[in-house]
Parts: sequence; structure tokens; C-alpha cells
Amino acid sequence: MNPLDLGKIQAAAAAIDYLEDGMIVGLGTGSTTNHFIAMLGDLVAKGFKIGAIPTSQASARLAESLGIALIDINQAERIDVTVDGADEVDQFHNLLKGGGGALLREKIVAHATDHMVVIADRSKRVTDLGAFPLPVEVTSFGFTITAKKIFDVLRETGCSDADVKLREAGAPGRPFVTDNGNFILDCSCGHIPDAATTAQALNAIPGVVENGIFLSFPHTRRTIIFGDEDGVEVMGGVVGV
Ligand SMILES: O=C(CO)[C@H](O)[C@H](O)COP(=O)(O)O
Repeated sequence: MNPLDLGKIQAAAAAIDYLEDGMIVGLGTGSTTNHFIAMLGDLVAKGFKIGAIPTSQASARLAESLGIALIDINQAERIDVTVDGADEVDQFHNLLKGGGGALLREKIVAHATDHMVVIADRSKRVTDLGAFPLPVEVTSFGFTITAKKIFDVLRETGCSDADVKLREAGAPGRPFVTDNGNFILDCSCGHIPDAATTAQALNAIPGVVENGIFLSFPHTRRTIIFGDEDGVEVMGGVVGV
């Protein structure tokens, strides 16, 4: 097996330790989270009881197919633990997410969560964010104007590169549409020198629904689990870190 895939599986298996019977659990989106959902399905089949809040239709379908009970997010006051992947994790445990196009629901769920457990293979570990193109969810209305404003923000906030591309779905010219009916602009940033400033400036643009920079939330504990073929490294776990 590819060492990166093994790392994803190791990280997903380690995340199971953070669950307790009766919890409300947020389910992220992506290939790493899919391993976690499969393992959770095995636990549920053995009688473990949780209510799950998925961050995408894809994760909802997978969880349902495995007999995991889903909860409507609007019926939940809070979420005990969310397990989700990441495209990059920086030295301060800020995340770059949205490679799977689910960043809006992922951020809503993460922000409503007491303890976020991030699972990733070691290739996702970086010093600063930005080598992976930053996904930004935008309204379809006026998206070319929004794209120009985003380009300006990337330049103004010191990113070393600024190239904004509409994400396509399978065929040239056919936009990828998110579960929320929006488009994704993938933004090559090169190096993002100040993730907080860039994230704030992006969200201030009319037409931007949300961006893929997940800063630490002061009210949420964040644990990072990096996996590789030899095992896992667990970091963080302190509120606001
Ligand atoms: O943010 C995400 C989806 O919107 C994913 O968590 C991120 O893209 C990582 O995916 P994978 O586990 O497949 O590497």
C-alpha cells in the first residue's frame, strides 16, 4: 500500500480513541475521513452509539450506508468531537482545507465543536500555509468580479503568488457546484505570510461565502494526528492552540 494511504489509515484509527458512547460526532469530508467513517461504522455495528453530523452529502451517504445514525445540525446545540482531514496544517495548527469542496459546512461544524480532531498523513505538515491552492467558496452570481477582488486581496496581504481559477467538474467550462449551490475558486497563493489577515480580508469581499483557512478557535480544543507507515504523532489538544 502507498505510504500516504497507510498514514491516513493510521491517523483515522487513532482518532477513534477520542470518541465516547453517546457523543455527537461531526464527520469531515475526504479520503482520510472516509477511513475514519468506515471504522466508526464497524464500532456502531458492535453496539457503539453516537449521533453523527456530516459535513457533506458524500460523508452523509457513506455514514448512512454503514448504519451510522445521522442528526440534523439544526437539532444539535453543540458537537462533542469532530474528526476531519486537512490539505495543510501549519506550525500553529492553522489549517488549509476545502480540497474536497466541503469547506463551508466543515467550518460551520468545526466552529460548533468542543474538540476538533484533525487527521492527516505527514505530507500535510507545513511551516506556513499556501503551497496547496486555497479554496474559496463564492456565489455563482458575479463570480468573475469576486475572483478579481480575491486576486487583489492575495496581493495586498503579501502572498507570494496570486492566481485564481474556477474549479471545474469533469469537463472544461463546467463549474464544480458545492453542496450549498455555490462555486469554488482555487487560489494559488504560493506562501501566505499572515493567515489571519488573508482569511479576514477574503471574507470581507461581497460574494465570498467562506475561505479554506481554519484558524484556531478560542473555544475549541484542537488535536492534530499525523500518520505514517510507522504510526502516529499526536499534537496540540489545548483549548485555542
Ligand atoms: O477539506 C477537505 C474537504 O473539503 C478535506 O479534509 C481535505 O481536502 C483533505 O482531504 P483528504 O483526506 O482526501 O486528503
